[in-house]
Amino acid sequence: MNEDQLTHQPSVKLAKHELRTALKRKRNHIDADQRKQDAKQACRRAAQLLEELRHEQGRPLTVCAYMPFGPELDIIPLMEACLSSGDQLYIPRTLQDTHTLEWVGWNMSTPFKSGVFGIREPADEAEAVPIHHIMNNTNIVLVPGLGFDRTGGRLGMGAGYYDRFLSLWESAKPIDKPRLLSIIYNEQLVVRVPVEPHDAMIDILVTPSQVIPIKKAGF
Ligand SMILES: Nc1nc2c(c(=O)[nH]1)N(C=O)[C@@H](CNc1ccc(C(=O)N[C@@H](CCC(=O)O)C(=O)O)cc1)CN2
Ligand SMILES: Nc1ncnc2c1ncn2[C@@H]1O[C@H](COP(=O)(O)OP(=O)(O)OP(=O)(O)O)[C@@H](O)[C@H]1O
Repeated sequence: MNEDQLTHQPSVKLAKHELRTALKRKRNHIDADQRKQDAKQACRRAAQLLEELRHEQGRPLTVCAYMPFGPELDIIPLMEACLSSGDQLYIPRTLQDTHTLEWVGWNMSTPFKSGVFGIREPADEAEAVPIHHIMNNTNIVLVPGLGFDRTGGRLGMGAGYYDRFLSLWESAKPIDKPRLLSIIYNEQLVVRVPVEPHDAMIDILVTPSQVIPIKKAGF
């Protein structure tokens, strides 16, 4: 986006753009040792939480995950722990024509290609599952993003892929909706993220130091 385009954006778009830039910079500044330690601790916390949910449900979980890229917190140890517990995992393939995500089963032998920004995505020969299967079976969506707040507000990469995907459940009953979980560095937790009506709100944040269940109005 150039400056001229920016001046024509409503203020919330501008606020999002500015916060994205600041948060990318902040995340890039976390040093390598800290990243490793943070990922280990956050994954351990998230694995405990998922174990509780598995126990509650009495069977393994179905989880929509993603392949972390660049400076994102490394959630692979969590995904591996899920596999070991018998969960079904899916990862997204980005369809740029339609700005949508499709979902492919993930295990240690899933073939990869390099997608946008070099994100590891399932290779084209790995078949996507029908979206209604994802909608009917998913218990947990691990949602990536740049910034989050304690009301569940989330700032993503700005292409709307996850908002579009998560809006598929909009008319579902609360009981049929998956829990939205984001696993993040402490540095990604901010006082307020600017939100628009289409933004999906996160249910639980996990940082290296805490699990933050979001209290929602009406619950
Ligand atoms: N690890 C991880 N995987 C992820 C996401 C993420 O945030 N993290 N995504 C979270 O959403 C999706 C991919 N996110 C994207 C975000 C922006 C653009 C985008 O701006 N695309 C431009 C072209 C950009 C380029 O080629 O440089 C476009 O579509 O016009 C594409 C994908 C799916 N997978
Ligand atoms: N449910 C939806 N249906 C159609 N368009 C949508 C939907 N959700 C978001 N969009 C569009 O996607 C664009 C990017 O939205 P936004 O800036 O909120 O992205 P983001 O949440 O940061 O990105 P992402 O969800 O990919 O991580 C906006 O132009 C928005 O109108």
